[in-house]
Order: sequence, then C-alpha cells, then structure tokens
Amino acid sequence: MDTLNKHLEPQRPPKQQSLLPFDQAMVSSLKINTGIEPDSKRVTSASEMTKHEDGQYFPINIRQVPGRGRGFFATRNIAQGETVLKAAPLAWTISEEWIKNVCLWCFECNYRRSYPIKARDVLMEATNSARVPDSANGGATQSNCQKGKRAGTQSAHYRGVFCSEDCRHRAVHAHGGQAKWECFVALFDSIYNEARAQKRHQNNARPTTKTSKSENSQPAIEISTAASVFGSTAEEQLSVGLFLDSEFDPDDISDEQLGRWIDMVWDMITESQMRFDVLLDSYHQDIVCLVANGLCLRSMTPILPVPDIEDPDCVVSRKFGDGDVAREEFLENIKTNETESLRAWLHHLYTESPPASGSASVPATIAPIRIPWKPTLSQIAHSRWGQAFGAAAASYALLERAWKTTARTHQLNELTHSQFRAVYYREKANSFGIWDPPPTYPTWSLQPGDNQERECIGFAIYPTAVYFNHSCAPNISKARSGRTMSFVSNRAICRDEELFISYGSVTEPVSERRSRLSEYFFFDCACDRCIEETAITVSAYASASAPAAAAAAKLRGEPQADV
Ligand SMILES: C[S@@+](CC[C@H](N)C(=O)[O-])C[C@H]1O[C@@H](n2cnc3c(N)ncnc32)[C@H](O)[C@@H]1O
Repeated sequence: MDTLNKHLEPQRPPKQQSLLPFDQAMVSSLKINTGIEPDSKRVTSASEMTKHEDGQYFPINIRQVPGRGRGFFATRNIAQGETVLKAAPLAWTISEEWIKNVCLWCFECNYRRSYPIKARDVLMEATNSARVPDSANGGATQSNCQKGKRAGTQSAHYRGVFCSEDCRHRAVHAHGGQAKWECFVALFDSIYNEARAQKRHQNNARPTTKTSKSENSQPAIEISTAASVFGSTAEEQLSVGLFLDSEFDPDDISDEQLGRWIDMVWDMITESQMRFDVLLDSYHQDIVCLVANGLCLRSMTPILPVPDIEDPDCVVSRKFGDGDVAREEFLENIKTNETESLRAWLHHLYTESPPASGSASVPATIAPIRIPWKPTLSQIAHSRWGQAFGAAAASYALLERAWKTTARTHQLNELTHSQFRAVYYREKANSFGIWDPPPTYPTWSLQPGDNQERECIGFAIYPTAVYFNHSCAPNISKARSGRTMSFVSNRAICRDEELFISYGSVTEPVSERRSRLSEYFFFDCACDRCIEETAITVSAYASASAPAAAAAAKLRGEPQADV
C-alpha cells in the first residue's frame, strides 16, 4: 500500500505493496498451529468494544468492487481532515540497521544513541533470576545472558531494544507473556545467527550469489538450482500444462491450477532438501523477521469468526482493544498475492507491444498481443517471478533452519512451507513500511523526494487497514503516531464513495504509474484517473491501433471486440 512501498522485488524496494476475495479453503490451510497455546486473555469480547465519544464507529465499511476486489466505502459524508480509521499493527519488525535505535513497541527512534532496555533482558529474566546492576548502562541491568556470553555460551545477535519499561511490558503482554516472548526473541536470535553464518559462508566462498540491489541484478536463485527446479517441473509436471502449450493463454488458467503448480514446485524443493545458499539482502531478512513475528503472533491468537462483509457491524467497523484503535486479530482475511504474481509474469511473458507500424510508442500495458513461445530455464530463473520465487524459497530455508534451532529449546511445532507461504505472501503484499520521521497529516503527500528525507526503519502489518484500494488520485492520506497508523480524508468525501490511499508516488505519467503497479503489485490499475488518462492516451492512437483501443475498452469494463 503506501509504503507498501518497500515491497519491490528483488532489490530493497522503492515504495509500496497488495489482496483476493476471501477464500474459505485458505482459512483452513491457515489454521496455523505452532504449538504455542492460545492465550485466552487476549480475546477481545464484544462487551469490551468501545465506541467513539460520539457513539459512532469508524465511518467506513467493506464492499465488493468490480475489478478491484474488496474496498472501503464511506458510510456517511466525511469532512476533510477526518480520521476514518486508526489501526494498530498485528505483526511488525524493526530493520537490523535501526534495531538499537528504535523502540520495539512504540517505534520511537533515537538516532543519537541506543536505547538501554534490551529485548534479550526480558528473555533472560525468567531463566536467570539473579540480575546485576550495570552502572555503565544508564542504570539498566545487565543480565546473566551477557555474563554467560562472556563465559563462552552461544553468542546472541538479536539486539532489539525498548525505550521504556512500559513499552517492554506492553510488548511482552502483546506476545502472550514471558514464556512466549522468550520464544519469540530466541527465534529472532536464531534468524540473525543463521543470516550471519550464511553471510560468512558466502564471503568465504562465492560472493557472486548475493542478491544484488541493482535493477539488472543476479537472479536471487542460481541458474543451476533453477534448472533443477523448473526443469523437472516444466518437463514432467504436465497436469497444469504450464509453459508447454504453444497456444497457452495465461487467462485460461484458473487460480486453482496456478496454485497447484506452485504447491508442486514448493513440494519438490522441500522434498529434495535443496539448500538455497542465496544470501538474502537486508530487505528480505526484514521480511523473514516479519513472517516469524506473524507466525508467532498468529499462533497465539484465537481463531475469530471471519467477518461478513455484508454485515454493517463487521469487524473493521468496530473499534476495540488496544486503546482507541481498530485491531483485527487474524491474518486469514488478508489477500495473498502468490498466484497473482505468477499470473502477472505469465502475462508479461506472453504479451508484447504491437508491431512498429504506426504504434510503436503505445505502452505495452494497454496493447497486448500474444506471442506463443516457451521460455528457457534461464529466462525463468532470470525473470522477475523466478527471482521473487528464489527469494521466497531462500527466505523459507532461512526461517526453517532458525525455527528448528528454536524448537530445540522452545515448544514449536514443525514449520511447513504452506504455513510459511500463507503468511509470507500476505505480509509481503500488505505491509506498510514504517517511515521515520513519521508521515503526518496534512504535510505528508508522497511527492517525489519525500521518502528521501525519511528512513524506512521497519515493516508492519495493519490487518484492519488492508482494504484500502489504490488510486492515483487518493482521497485518504496516512499519518503515523507511534505504532498507530491513522487514515485521514484529504478532501470532503460523500457517503458511499470509495476510500483510496496511494501505493506510492502518483506524479508520474499514466504509463509509468501503471507499469510500476503492475510490476510490483501485480494489478492493472483501474482507478478513475488511470481510466481517464488511458482513454486520452489511447484516443491519440485509436486510428492506428485497434488493439490498444480494445485494451482500453477492456480496462473500462466495456464489451470487447476481438483484437
Ligand atoms: C491492499 S489490497 C486492497 C484490498 C483488496 N481489493 C481486497 O480485496 O482485499 C490490494 C489489491 O487490491 C486490488 N487493487 C487495489 N487497487 C486497485 C486498483 N486501483 N485497480 C485494480 N485493482 C486494485 C489489487 O488486486 C491489489 O493487489
């Protein structure tokens, strides 16, 4: 979404993010049980729900929109500057770069010095009752963990901090108490340890396998690995028929088929125990931490009923828990973009700009024609999808190793690739970058250069806020105060109007905006501004390019003539 920003692949992303209509089958596949018992104290009962001072809930509800899935709509007229939603994060992570300077709970950033209260202090508190004062540490205490480290026990790499005891207590409580917090910190520690070990290994061996941040980067997955994965898949797994049929049309393949094919590839990888020696960049390491946090938190929250979007009192219309912000306790309802990303790439593969005669400059996104061909393995591995897939597989490999290490000392069930993917592709598509200084209304405008003045200090998923669709002329702006994200109207909005944020900068020409959204968020933007500007763009070509005009008509939802 806005900052959904930081979700570009494979390099550390510029700006943004993505969701499918809710699928009941997905819920079952998501009943993640990591072995941590649900904490009944965390259930928010209906009686605990509070209303705004004026007795109103947030003035929004969710409706289905043709071509865009679900979206937020105004349930009454909204004045400019009104807060339409305040959301609390369900899962979050602070980037390693800022880990000692940003409070793990309130996201307060102190660039000048590290905060004194360490996440690990909490971890060791229960297991080592004796704590010694540390006069050199601003009055904070030094745990036996640190003493143990000097005594030669396994070194700890996770350096998360809190700005105050209050924040520490809130975080421990939110994670389900001391024992679960210890498990959570131990898991993060293992992730950091694994990542460092991998870095050392790579530096000693072949530094060239590093995931590059540049545009024409090395594939995140090595060609030889890709060949063994995609080779057998492409040749042998005919049930889906991907890549083999010269008449292949990506639109003829259902989500279910694509999903089966993806499942198959993941099964092959895990069954072959293929080792992904891909060095993850810091962005992907952040995402692994976010997924770990999501899996841990997910495992300790009760399975709540899925909201009925036709119900005017559905979950996002309420405000409850955690002060005065809306909080939804589950991830199931969030849209995954796993199959969408594959479909988008297939489209990219099988479409091409029309021939040069009179229409060379028509943007490819609005004038597709099919070119039947079969991509080579190298093309697959080098493709945006191949790279994204490689990064996902390497992320899973890293998390799985860390998970196993943690399971030796903490109660964790085995992690499966389905559980990982269910969280990974939801969080990756829907999380917001946490920018510092925080965006504040009304100055936050996402003009070019805005983000250059800010640091992306981490990522967070706000499940109540994932229903905002994108518009290149948004009527909602974001503002962050601590960990709370507020959504504020930037103009008067009429009852029943859809509410939009922008998933990044909206100042570029229409073709650039649309290809960026397509490339990184896997959708063809169907916002009013794009439709209007595309129609204008296309009318200039209309006489020369019938396919372009037809594509624009398709975009506008008009009946289509054959192209
Ligand atoms: C963060 S989600 C928004 C909620 C989503 N519509 C749902 O049903 O859950 C982003 C996804 O919504 C859809 N979407 C958002 N804005 C869109 C737009 N302007 N045009 C077309 N699809 C859009 C895309 O499928 C995108 O991946």
